[in-house]
Amino acid sequence: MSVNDVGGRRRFEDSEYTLHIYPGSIAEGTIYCPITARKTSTAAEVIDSLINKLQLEKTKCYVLAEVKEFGGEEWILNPTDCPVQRMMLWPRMALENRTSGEDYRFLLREKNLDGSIHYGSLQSWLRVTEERRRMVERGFLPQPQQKDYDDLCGLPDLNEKTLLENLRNRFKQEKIYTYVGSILIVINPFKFLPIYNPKYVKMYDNHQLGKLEPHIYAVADVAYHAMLQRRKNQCIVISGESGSGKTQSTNFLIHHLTALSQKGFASGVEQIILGAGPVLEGLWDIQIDCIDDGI
Ligand SMILES: Nc1ncnc2c1ncn2[C@@H]1O[C@H](COP(=O)(O)OP(=O)(O)OP(=O)(O)O)[C@@H](O)[C@H]1O
Repeated sequence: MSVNDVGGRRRFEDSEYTLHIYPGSIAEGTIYCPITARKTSTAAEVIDSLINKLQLEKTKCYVLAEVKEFGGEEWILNPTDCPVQRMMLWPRMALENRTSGEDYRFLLREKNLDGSIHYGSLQSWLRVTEERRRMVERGFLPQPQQKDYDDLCGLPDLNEKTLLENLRNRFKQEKIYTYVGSILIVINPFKFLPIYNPKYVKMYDNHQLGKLEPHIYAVADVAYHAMLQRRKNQCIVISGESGSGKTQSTNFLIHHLTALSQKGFASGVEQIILGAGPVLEGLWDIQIDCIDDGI
């Protein structure tokens, strides 16, 4: 087995998945609770996260039940069972489309003192759950909070809607940067954010891409260190419509690059390069005018 194989397998083991756990009557008002888990996370760990997230009574004993087809037989997971591994055995259709009739899901159940499972009335629970789902769809109840993904490649269900929702969700939390692999998406906040001070310069110095929250400094840092290691010029492409923040992003890149090369920072190279910006933009405008006039 090559070193790459080991690394690849470890990355796979470390990948995060979202489990949708339906607490039913245990947490009134919650249709399902998204829990982030790894392939090796046990049912006991998932339940711990659920207890914290839903603020459930810690004195009670809970179990996870896997159900295949709504109202079907429930399979109680042992504390050491790994829910993600079980979920991976579900048919693809069941993972992608919950209305397909193949309704595979995890339920949270309370365990009675005698070890038996407290089911409540399944029928009434089904009715309430369905009713809540309809209310959420119509906007009468808030959408359950979704985990946001700092790399769109990690979205479990990738389509235009989930992609935009993820970006919107992050933007609301003032997270304007999101990766798509090694590409960085920036959404112009049109206001100052305190994420460009020396603390951030230091934090992103020589870091591994993806380890920290996405940032323009991370891109500058990767390019800078790739240049030093490979001894080759590097190129960062910035594209976007007018007013999207290309000039600002360029300034932040130059700021970080000159900060990394301490020499450039101290000798005022940053100001010289930044000063050249308006001149180059002016030349570009003249060029556009000439093209428009057919000169
Ligand atoms: N990261 C940011 N943080 C805060 N404000 C920003 C950021 N990026 C852009 N802005 C705001 O958006 C405005 C427009 O950005 P900018 O001039 O960089 O756009 P541009 O893409 O270069 O536009 P053009 O293509 O027309 O030159 C800036 O003046 C600034 O107010």
